[in-house]
Amino acid sequence: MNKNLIRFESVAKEYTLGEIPIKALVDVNFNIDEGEFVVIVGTSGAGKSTILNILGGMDTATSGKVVVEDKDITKFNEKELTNYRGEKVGFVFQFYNLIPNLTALENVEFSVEVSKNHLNPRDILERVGLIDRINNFPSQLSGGEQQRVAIARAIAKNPQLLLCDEPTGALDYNTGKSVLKLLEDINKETQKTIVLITHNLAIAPMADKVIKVKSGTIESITINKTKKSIEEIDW
Ligand SMILES: Nc1ncnc2c1ncn2[C@@H]1O[C@H](COP(=O)(O)OP(=O)(O)OP(=O)(O)O)[C@@H](O)[C@H]1O
Repeated sequence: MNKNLIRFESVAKEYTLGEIPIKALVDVNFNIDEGEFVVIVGTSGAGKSTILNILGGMDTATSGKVVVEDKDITKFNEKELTNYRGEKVGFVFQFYNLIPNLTALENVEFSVEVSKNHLNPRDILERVGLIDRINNFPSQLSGGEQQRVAIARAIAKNPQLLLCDEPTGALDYNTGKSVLKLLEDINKETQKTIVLITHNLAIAPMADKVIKVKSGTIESITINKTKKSIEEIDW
């Protein structure tokens, strides 16, 4: 059995918009083991990004515990949170968020500057199939290529945890599938824990664990005993 990496215990998140409180998360509980590929699904506004942002140390829970490697990150001070975000977590966003005036290689090099255990940026860009494009700027790359740079940037830090928020949301069907294949391969090769948000339930069979979120609560948690490769899934 794999070791537990993440525990959400009775996590709630409330935002206030003016006078009006918005309960984004209510009593959210789940576990994620080391090396798991986890898909979080749910409709728009269900609370998926809120979960990911809290897990990534970019937002804080209103109450409850968020335990990562036996440490409750809700108790972290600013410095501990900065270290956590810098060392332990890699982020991949829907719109890539590359720095436009840096080349692909420079984007990856820039992100590893703050991390101690980082991997060689050039090797990682080669791994994601972009060795011929390392001196190109983001504007010279297709959406799929930019997302590969963003994935390279996230994994070059050698984080324990890779968090992906709708990574294929801006890509066409085949390009999106190839990005999911890359994430699947990285999970297999490096045993890195991956948590991926989507509203596309069709990709759920590629996950070890599927967490369904609805109106700020967990609707269900399913473990796929036999998962499918993204190549076997169509939608
Ligand atoms: N900073 C904020 N201030 C106020 N309300 C917020 C804030 N962030 C999120 N919310 C609210 O919290 C709820 C959950 O939002 P969240 O972004 O987590 O949903 P989601 O499932 O990721 O949706 P989507 O698929 O559209 O990105 C929504 O009602 C949203 O409007």
